[in-house]
Amino acid sequence: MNDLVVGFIGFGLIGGSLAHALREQNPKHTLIAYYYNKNKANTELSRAVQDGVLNDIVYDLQELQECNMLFLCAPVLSNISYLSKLKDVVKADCIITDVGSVKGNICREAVSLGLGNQFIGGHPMAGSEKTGYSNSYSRLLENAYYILTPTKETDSNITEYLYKLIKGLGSIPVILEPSEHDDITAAISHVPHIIASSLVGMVKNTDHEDKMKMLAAGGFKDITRIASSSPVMWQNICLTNTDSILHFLEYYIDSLKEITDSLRDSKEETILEFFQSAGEYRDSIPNTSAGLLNKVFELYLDINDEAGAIATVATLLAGHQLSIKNIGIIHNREFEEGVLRIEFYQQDSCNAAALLLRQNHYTVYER
Ligand SMILES: NC(=O)C1=CN([C@@H]2O[C@H](COP(=O)(O)OP(=O)(O)OC[C@H]3O[C@@H](n4cnc5c(N)ncnc54)[C@H](O)[C@@H]3O)[C@@H](O)[C@H]2O)C=CC1
Ligand SMILES: O=C(O)C(=O)Cc1ccc(O)cc1
Repeated sequence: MNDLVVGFIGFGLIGGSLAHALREQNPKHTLIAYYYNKNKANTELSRAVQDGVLNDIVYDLQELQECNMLFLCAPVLSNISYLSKLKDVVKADCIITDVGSVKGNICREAVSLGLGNQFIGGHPMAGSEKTGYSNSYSRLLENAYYILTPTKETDSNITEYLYKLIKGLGSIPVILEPSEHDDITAAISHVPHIIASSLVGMVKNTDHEDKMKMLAAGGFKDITRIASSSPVMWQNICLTNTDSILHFLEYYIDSLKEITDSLRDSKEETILEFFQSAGEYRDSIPNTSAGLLNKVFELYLDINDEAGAIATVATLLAGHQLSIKNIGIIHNREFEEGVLRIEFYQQDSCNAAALLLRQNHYTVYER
């Protein structure tokens, strides 16, 4: 990709991760972040400049006029509101895109403002419950689906260009209609977030002696991890994808009523079938996004938080001629405390490494 001038409005977990990835792709890109409060120092943005990820921070939208590309990476409602402010600022050939979790409203707004030809919706299906630049890293986007939603008017060259750029950053671009995107994400992301938060609420409001909190571990923490996400971000998602969310939430409430009736009537077979069919479907979900297109041979490993721990593992594997393609600590929902992720070139090496590491008393997770 050519050297680009790229602007960011909103520079937290996702904006920061994109900037890291773009910076790694081409050190000559000029990356600028806009900050909306001139009177308040933003230590996170200053750190991004010190890290060499950002070239500059600007406090006036007018200073984004030289951008070839703009990423809107604030909460969804804020992203939408920036479009009208940018209309008279950006060049006619500046690509405007966003990373928000809802696509219908922002695509409609771009078209109604006359920006439809230069706007394309975007949504990296990667992230975590953490927020802010300090938690961002380039590999957050790696092997993750990155949905693109062109408007009816988006220039096809722009769609093609962004598709290639996203692919170059290690994500897997997928093109969807905005409404299809919003239905899918309501079912697999937005409603599950509401459910996670309501589960936490159930325990919070009934745990009068804090015993539930003390004993809550394992399953409860897994299923509710996402309830720790940014409240503003989720408020914005609920206020913009309301119809799709209501549709799936009502379906879900009906299914809860059905299982409630089955319990009340002690319907043994129905209860068994409820768990069996969910388990079978859950097990059929691909483990990694990359599984479909570009298979990843990886395993995850608990290691002690001490100097030399990674080197010890690498030496053990090298001693058995097992070549590592990639190695590094990751932090995400599934492994809250962080684990070592090791990627291999082939499935055979990955299997052999898992066996070897287990023989050496490491806890290995394969996904
Ligand atoms: N967190 C996640 O896992 C994912 C989030 N998204 C979407 O990405 C967007 C950003 O989310 P995160 O990076 O996770 O949140 P974040 O909280 O880490 O970052 C948001 C940034 O936007 C800034 N901001 C807030 N209001 C603003 C305004 N009015 N003007 C300018 N900047 C403003 C904040 O200061 C912060 O730096 C959201 O639209 C969200 O729906 C998309 C995929 C995954
Ligand atoms: O909800 C999820 O599944 C996540 O793990 C993180 C996430 C949050 C919001 C998004 O729009 C996309 C991904």
